[in-house]
Amino acid sequence: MGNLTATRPLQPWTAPTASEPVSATLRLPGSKSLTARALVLGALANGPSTLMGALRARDTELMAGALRAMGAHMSIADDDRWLVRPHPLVGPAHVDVGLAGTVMRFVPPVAGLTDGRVTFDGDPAARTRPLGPLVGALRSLGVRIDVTGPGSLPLTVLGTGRVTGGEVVIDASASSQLVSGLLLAAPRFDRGVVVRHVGPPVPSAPHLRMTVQMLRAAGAAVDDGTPDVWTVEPGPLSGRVWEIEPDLSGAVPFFAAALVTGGEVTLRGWPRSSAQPVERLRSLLHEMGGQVSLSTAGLTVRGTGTVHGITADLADVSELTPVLTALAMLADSPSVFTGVGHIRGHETDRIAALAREFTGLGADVTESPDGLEIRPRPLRGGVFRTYHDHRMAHAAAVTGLAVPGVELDDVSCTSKTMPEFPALWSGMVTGGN
Ligand SMILES: O=C(O)C1=C[C@@H](OP(=O)(O)O)[C@@H](O)[C@H](O)C1
Ligand SMILES: C=C(OP(=O)(O)O)C(=O)O
Repeated sequence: MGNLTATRPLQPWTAPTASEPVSATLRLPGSKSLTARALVLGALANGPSTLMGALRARDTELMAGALRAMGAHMSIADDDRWLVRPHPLVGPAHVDVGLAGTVMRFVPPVAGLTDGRVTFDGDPAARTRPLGPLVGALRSLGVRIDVTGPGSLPLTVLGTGRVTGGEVVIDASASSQLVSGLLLAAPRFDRGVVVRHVGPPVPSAPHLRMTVQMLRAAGAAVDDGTPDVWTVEPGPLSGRVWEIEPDLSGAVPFFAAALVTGGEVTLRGWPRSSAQPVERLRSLLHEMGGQVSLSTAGLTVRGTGTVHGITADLADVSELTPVLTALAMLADSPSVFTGVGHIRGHETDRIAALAREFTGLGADVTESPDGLEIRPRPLRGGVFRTYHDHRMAHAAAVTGLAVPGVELDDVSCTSKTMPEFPALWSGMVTGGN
């Protein structure tokens, strides 16, 4: 179960080392991104929705808690089935965003539609994550927001029950979620929205496509035919059944284990056609020495035990950077990753944190403004700090497969998206799965 508090005790963990190739067939929890969007769209719809295979973890529990605080009815029928019954949105309410980018960027636009005050705050690290462009955009769409601190959090949305909407210009180069948040609530704005991005490229294009795809599935009229411009018409959203796919980013450390150990990992329950960037992952893992195949058994990755270095622009799959960095550390040639300057604003400054922690294990790695350069050499065990970042923990776990004595200062941060990570991982490495 997701741990909802920011002050959970640190849980030190020694990453298990693989003595033989891993061989596992796993069923992993649902996608954080699909679950978050389905919850928001469900709360804004004109009828009930059911989420099948929803992710139950800290980020999605915080999302459900936020929407519930504003009046939506959310219940968990069983582990796999969440029910959402929309209800008029009301304040006053308080939203704890935790460290969830989805909650801090998707919920303030919804709060604009409530009749009342909605206050927002989160973990200390959330206060430094980029939110200002969303605050500016919402204000220009007619939402009153008070920002009380030096950053964008804590903030208060003074909802009036309606949002005018219309045209807005935003610099969303810090996070695609700034755009997704505006689009998800926009069918309920009086005039819908036209969002125009101006600035350096918006990262994470597949997540924007997911937003558009899910809005359309809920009945919204969306035009994304012009680069960097998204139009959402005002109109009703329908309740529906959402089938949530397993989380691709959460699956990547497990796939990486197949590459590092020369083993084979199959994830069950993979759809034939995915809303997540499977093809991009397939080509990255293929270049690094793995084989990816999709069959009725699921999505399978096979490795040879030899990992190759790569040069890649990871802007569209930036949340994979930590695990790909761990793979690059164990490769037979150097790697250069670019295009991910914005991950300095993820759960932690991931570029700096990866460079610092891998250097501590003896790595030869340099930071660039928008990425990392890795020249593999033998690593040693040691303490690896995770900075409350689940994907730092994943990177350390992958490294530990080949390097004995990688000691994470805290593995509880994996509860953000996969509370069962330590157990699943240990089971895979020791052959229990
Ligand atoms: O919309 C989403 O669900 C997400 C978008 C991406 O954010 P950024 O564009 O900030 O990288 C991704 O990294 C994050 O994990 C999830
Ligand atoms: C960047 C991530 O999360 P968030 O949704 O909090 O931005 C992530 O999960 O890698």
